[in-house]
Amino acid sequence: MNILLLGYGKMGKIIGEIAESRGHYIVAKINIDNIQELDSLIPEEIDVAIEFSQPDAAFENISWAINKGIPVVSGTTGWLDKKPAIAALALEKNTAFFYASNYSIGVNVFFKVNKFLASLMKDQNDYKVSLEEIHHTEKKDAPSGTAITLAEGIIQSNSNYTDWKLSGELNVNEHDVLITSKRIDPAPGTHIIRYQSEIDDIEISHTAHSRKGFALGAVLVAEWIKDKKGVLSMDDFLSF
Ligand SMILES: NC(=O)C1=CN([C@@H]2O[C@H](COP(=O)(O)OP(=O)(O)OC[C@H]3O[C@@H](n4cnc5c(N)ncnc54)[C@H](O)[C@@H]3O)[C@@H](O)[C@H]2O)C=CC1
Ligand SMILES: O=C(O)C1=N[C@H](C(=O)O)C[C@H](O)C1
Repeated sequence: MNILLLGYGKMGKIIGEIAESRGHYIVAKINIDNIQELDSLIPEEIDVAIEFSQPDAAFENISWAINKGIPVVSGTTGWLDKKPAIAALALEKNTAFFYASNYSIGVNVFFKVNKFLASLMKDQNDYKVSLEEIHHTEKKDAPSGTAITLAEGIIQSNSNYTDWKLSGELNVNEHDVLITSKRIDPAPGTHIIRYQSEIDDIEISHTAHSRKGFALGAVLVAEWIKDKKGVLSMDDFLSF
């Protein structure tokens, strides 16, 4: 498969290595300083673009690829207010757009466990939920995209919660899921959910030991999406 890497930082580099080790060819490795290389690419020769850049670049990168009819697998966080426009564009251009805030299989199992626990806690009114995420100091966005997905999972599964807020924000109320973001090197990504009461605490966590799980997941999705169309997510890809 011919893969275009849109964003060639920490994630782009590992994705490139894993893709090559699985027999794929990297057509180009695009960063902010060589973005003009896009003009010389032949879209028909690209099977899929994998986009891990940064919040302020994602929309433009993804739009470029979708406008050329190239399927996109995107993992960039912190730009999702513009995702509906990308979804509409993918449908208009009859190509595929896949987004996940986290491509690690372990985190996607954790997403399910989080929703199950949230539904169990619906009538346990003595407990208060909170969420903590820990990442390396180069991370540009807070809270992490994964923490937002976890908070949304709690809100969907437990009607006591209606919104999420970053701790320290004003106007926090009892129906908010509070998220604390910590930046500590070299943390690749840790997420902790706590239900705390006067009597005891319940805690579940996921700790990534490296970026390998995120990168492998993105390559597996790229292999899967090749001949698909439409707006897709991990719920379509995973069988659980
Ligand atoms: N969904 C997931 O599973 C995961 C998502 N991420 C997200 O992926 C994104 C990238 O993460 P890292 O690789 O760690 O960041 P990074 O900062 O190491 O790399 C980002 C790269 O994007 C490049 N870039 C900036 N502007 C660009 C533009 N206009 N066009 C193309 N490239 C451009 C930069 O030059 C940089 O090399 C972040 O938003 C992060 O939160 C990270 C890990 C897993
Ligand atoms: O920036 C990162 O590093 C990560 N970003 C994603 C997020 O914001 O959830 C996924 C992972 O936790 C690593």
